[in-house]
Order: sequence, then C-alpha cells, then structure tokens
Amino acid sequence: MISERKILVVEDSPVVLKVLNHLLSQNPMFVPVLCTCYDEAKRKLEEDDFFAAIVDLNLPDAENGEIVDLVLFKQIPCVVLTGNFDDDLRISLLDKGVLDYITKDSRYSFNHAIKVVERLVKNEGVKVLVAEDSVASSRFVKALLEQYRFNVLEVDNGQEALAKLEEDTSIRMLITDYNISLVNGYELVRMLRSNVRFQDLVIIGLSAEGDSALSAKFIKAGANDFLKKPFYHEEFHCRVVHSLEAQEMLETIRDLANTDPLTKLKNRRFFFEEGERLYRKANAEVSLAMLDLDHFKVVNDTYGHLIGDDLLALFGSDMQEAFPDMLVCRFGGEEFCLIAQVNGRELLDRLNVFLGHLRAKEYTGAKVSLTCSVGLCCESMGTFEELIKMADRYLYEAKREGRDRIISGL
Ligand SMILES: Nc1nc2c(ncn2[C@@H]2O[C@H](COP(=O)(O)OP(=O)(O)OP(=O)(O)O)[C@@H](O)[C@H]2O)c(=O)[nH]1
Repeated sequence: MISERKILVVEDSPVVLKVLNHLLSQNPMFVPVLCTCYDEAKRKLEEDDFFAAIVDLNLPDAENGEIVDLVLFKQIPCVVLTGNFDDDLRISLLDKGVLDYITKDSRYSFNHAIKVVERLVKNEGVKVLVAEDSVASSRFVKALLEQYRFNVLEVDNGQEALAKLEEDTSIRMLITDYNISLVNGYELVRMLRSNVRFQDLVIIGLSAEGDSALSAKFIKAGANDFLKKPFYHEEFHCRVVHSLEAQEMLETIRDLANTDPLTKLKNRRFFFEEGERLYRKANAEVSLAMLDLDHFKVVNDTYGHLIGDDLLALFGSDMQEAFPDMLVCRFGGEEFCLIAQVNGRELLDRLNVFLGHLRAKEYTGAKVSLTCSVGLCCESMGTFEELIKMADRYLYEAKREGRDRIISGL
C-alpha cells in the first residue's frame, strides 16, 4: 500500500495552483492541499501534518515571505516559488533553510519543484553515514541532510566508520571529512574502494584544509565528489543529490544488463559471472541444474508466440518461487538454469517436487500443460564451464530418454 503524503501548496495565482495540483496528483503518493492565501495556509497547518510545502513568496495577505517563516517554523521542508529573483533574495532564502527556490518563468520550473519533493521521498530510504571529528561540523552536516529527509548516522573516526559500514549493509552514502582520527578520510576511501562490497557506496569527501590537491586525491582514491569547507548548503545538496542519482542510474543500467526482460530472471551473462564466483567460493557442495521446457515449439505452434511468451514468464516466476535461495536464470530460449551451494540429493528432491507441481498445473486462460527435462550436475571437479557442460549432457540424456524427467550424476 502506498502511504500518502500531504503536500501544502500556497499560491494566489489560480493558473499556477492548477498546474501544481495537476503535477502533484500524477504521483499517487501525494495529496495536494491547496491554499490561495497566508491565512488559509495557517489554518491548514494547524489542522494537518504535511510532508512538504511549495509556497509562493508573495501572497496578497503576506507580501514579505511570511509564509516561508511559518512553514519552516513547523519544520516542514519548503520549496519557494518566486516571480523575480536576485542574489540577495537567494542568500536570504537559503539562510532561512528553504530546500530550493524556483523562479516561475516556465512550466519546467513547476516540474522542478515536484522533482525536489519526489527526491525527499526517495531520501527517506537512503541511509547516510557522516564521519566527522568535530561535533559542530558533524551536527551541521547532519542537519543539512535531515532537512532533505535523509536517514543519518554519525561516527567520529575512520575505524568506527569502517566497522559501521561492515555491520550495516544498508548504508548507501558516506560523507567523510579528511581530518578524522585513526584512519583519515582519504585512507578510508582507499580501503573501501579496494573492497568490491563497497563499489556502490556513494562517497563524498570534505575538508577544511588549504591543500588544493586534496580534492583530486580524494577523487582518485574513488570518492564520487569532494567539497571544501565552508560550503553553502545549496552546493552541498546539489552534489549529494547528483552523486546519488548518478549511482542510482548506474544501478538501473546494471540491473537492465543482468536481467532477462521477459521473465525478469537474471540472464545468462549474470549467471556466468555470479555463478562462477559462487562456484569458486563454495569449492565443494555446489549443484547446478539445467531445465528445458519440453516440446515448446509445439506449444508455440499450437497457442501462438504471445501465449508462449506468457508461459515462459510464468514458468520463470514459478522457478523463482520454488528456489528462492538459489541463483535462477533464463539461460536462453526455453532453457533455464539454477545453481546453489546445496547438496545434490537435496536439490534432486526439490526438483522432483517442482516437476510434480508442473505436471499438475494448467497455465494461462488457454489451460496449457507444461513439462520440462532436467540435467543435474553435482560434481565439484573442473571448471564452472565444465559443470555447465556436464549438466547440459545430462539434460540431453533426459530429452533422449523421453523428457519430463531428471538425469543426474548421482
Ligand atoms: N514464445 C517464445 N518462444 C521461444 C522463445 N525463445 C525460444 N522460443 C521457442 O522455443 C522453441 C524451442 O524449440 P526446440 O529447440 O525445437 O525445442 P522443443 O520444441 O522445446 O523440443 P525439446 O526441447 O526437444 O523438447 C522454438 O519454437 C523457439 O521459437 C521466446 O522468447 N518466446
């Protein structure tokens, strides 16, 4: 279930109010609460809790930005819309602690305001570790992050940062000062980047030092970005969000490259990479099975390719459900593969149960019955490719001996 978030919108222009209402309503998470003046907004703020606010700086009954102070006083993240813009206004708004200020000069401005609010929702799920020696500095960075609704943890030295990151795998971002004790920020980045486990961790370095080479040093060691203190929170937020979004994009691309689009299972490419790693790590007690749907050409010819596609997707999700503890992939066409660090006998039993369920099942509205043949290999000698070849040989035998069966080396 989607949890709803009320967004207060205060704007005296009916057109702008309509546009913002329309844009916010496109996201099922948001419930826009519309007000056209300060007094109305004040009443709503007393009645309700709000996730964020988008407010016009100049309202007919509060021409000097009083709405911004009121919203910020209630500790609600605030995006400000202004008709005009100058540097003094920018500084004064940022000093107050608004999230962003947006000039109402095009429809893209309103999209930008919505994007800022949407980012807040994503940030709630992002855990950030701040490694800072100075209490004041740590508090400052924490407050900036919390203003953007990040989930913040703090440590005051490099060793503790390492321990925390090892212990809590859900930490997505590290913001580390250079001058922290036991392991300095730069060494910390080097150590983290030498471990593949931390390859997706977003790292931002901070320093008050006058050493101009420090930023390059941090980035060469693998940090995503670097900020020299003192910095304006606008720059801090831009860099944090840019690094995070770049990382999210990378993860999406990687997911797409490793996923079969039809079944949403991992693909052959991923299976070769991850399966090989698992095989090498386990050394013994690894079992690999190749499953191939029987007479699938006939299924396609009888029911058509679209139903064939549906069947492949449904079969894939049944496999994922039956073997959630294993690496399951679509190897290609109507062939699937799984590998796990389990005893061959155990996997054989589970495969037999799976084949039994398959025999009894009817898929799609067309009530299609499927069977599959399986080659199961549990030998732990040789290379990963040899393990696959062996499973493929057993699969071939299963087909030759009449299909709908498992042949294994057991
Ligand atoms: N609908 C659909 N069909 C696919 C897809 N990939 C492979 N196939 C079909 O799977 C069938 C495989 O045919 P064959 O290799 O002759 O094997 P089979 O008919 O399953 O027979 P056996 O494996 O010997 O039991 C072909 O008709 C392919 O077109 C796909 O993504 N969607």
